[in-house]
Parts: sequence; C-alpha cells; structure tokens
Amino acid sequence: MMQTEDLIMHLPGRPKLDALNWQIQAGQSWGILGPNGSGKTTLLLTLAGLKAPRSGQILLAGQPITGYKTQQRAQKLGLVFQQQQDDFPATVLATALMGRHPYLRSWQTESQADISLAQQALAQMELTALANRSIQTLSGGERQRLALAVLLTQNPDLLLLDEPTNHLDLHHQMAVLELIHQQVSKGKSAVMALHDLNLAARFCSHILLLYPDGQACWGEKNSMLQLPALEKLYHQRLITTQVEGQQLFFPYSPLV
Ligand SMILES: Nc1ncnc2c1ncn2[C@@H]1O[C@H](COP(=O)(O)OP(=O)(O)OP(=O)(O)O)[C@@H](O)[C@H]1O
Repeated sequence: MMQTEDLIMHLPGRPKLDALNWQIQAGQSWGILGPNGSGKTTLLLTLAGLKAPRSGQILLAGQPITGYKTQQRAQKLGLVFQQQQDDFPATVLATALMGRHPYLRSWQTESQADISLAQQALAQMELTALANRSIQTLSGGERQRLALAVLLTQNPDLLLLDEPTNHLDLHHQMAVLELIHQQVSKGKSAVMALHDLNLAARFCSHILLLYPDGQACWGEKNSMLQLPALEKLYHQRLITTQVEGQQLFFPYSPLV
C-alpha cells in the first residue's frame, strides 16, 4: 500500500532523525506512538504528501507520491486531522459529500449514488439525525465523527488518522476504532497517531514508536509494546496487566 525509502521528516531544529524504511501493507493497522512534539502529526502529513520530507521518498501503490495528481492521490488515501477547519458554513450532509469530490469532474454535481454513500457514512457515525444541521452548531465529538464520515464517504485504500478518538466519549471511541478495524479487515490499511496505549494494544496490528530524540522503531505489536521501550518513550513509569487476554497499561504514580 505504502512504502517509505530512507524517509526523514522535516522537523525544524531536529538535526538527528532516524530514516524510516517502512512498509504499510493491506490488512495492517499501524499505531504511531510518541510523546507530544515527537512528530506524529508531521509524519502523517508527510505520508499524505502534504508536507515535503527533509529527504527520502514515499511510494504509494508503488509510485512516488509526488507524481500523483491531487485527485488521484485522494482516491487512494484519506486523512483525518486533529482539528477540523470550518471556514465555510455547510450542512452535515454537504460536508460528508465532500468525500466524493475526488471522484467528480470539475462542476460535476453529486449523483444519487454519491448521496447514498454519504448518508450511509453518516448512519455509521450515528449522525443521520444531524444531516441538515450546520456544521458550526456541532459539538466537538459530533464534528470529529463527521470528519470520519467524510473519510468513509471518500473510501480510500489507506486511512491516515491523527488521534481519531479526539473529543469522543467511550462508546464512540470503541465504535470508531471497531469501524476502522472492519475497514482494515476488508483489505484497507490504517495508520493512526494515538495517545492511548490500551487502544493501540487492542486495535493495532503494528506499532511505530517515535522518540523525542529522533529515534524510531517499528514492527509487529507484541514486539513493540514492551514496558522498557514504552517507559523510555514517555519518560513515565508504567504498570501492565492482562484482563481477558487483553494487555492493559497504566501510568504509575505512587500513593502519597
Ligand atoms: N512550522 C513549524 N515551525 C517550527 N516548529 C514546528 C513547526 N511545525 C511543527 N513544529 C514542531 O515540530 C514538532 C513536531 O510536531 P508534531 O505536531 O508533529 O508533534 P506530535 O507528535 O503530533 O505532537 P502532539 O502529540 O502534541 O500532537 C513539535 O515540536 C512542533 O512544535
């Protein structure tokens, strides 16, 4: 799906960054873990072709990402940002329909099939009742679910998600990650920046650790979610336990 060749992100003031030689395959869900400022968002923007790397290249479906036209690239990959920018007033349905723009020619209007796809995505995100509301009236969690509905409407092969559970209550966190998991089990790929180790352990097949000093390592989930590596990553003592076969992690703070 995507391959990086000696990729070094452009992070100002960080001369030493590990080069990433990384492969994201169909059916894999990658979690990017790292402390604030370690470069998770920058990496996602770089993978999406929206930020030029310092060096190296990214291949999307075997072709350099720089060679894709914007519309072709948007048919293959979609990105959900941490914050949504709503510069123009629009309804929830009209916003979900933006996910069909990569498939339309200039001035072509959306077909009934496009509208049905957008309505299905809104239903999956439990937003049907809000379809005719202005996006400017949505709560933070509703706006985040709409961003995910746009991605579902877009239906790309590679989903890039910057903290997809941002603003979401516990039910919607699970619903969104289960939906992403379903998409991946149908042959898509996901790369998500996450802060919650337990969600990463539950929903990711692979993990990339980004250390603040510029080191990076990546691999299959069980080999990466090891206490010493995670404690070094977050500069935080952790405890771990297994409940019903699931690995759980907690930050440790001594009782005083
Ligand atoms: N335009 C810029 N100029 C200078 N520094 C920048 C610029 N953009 C980002 N940075 C810095 O690059 C670093 C990486 O930022 P990035 O947003 O990728 O981190 P992150 O791992 O996603 O953080 P968080 O967990 O807080 O969301 C940060 O230290 C940030 O301040």
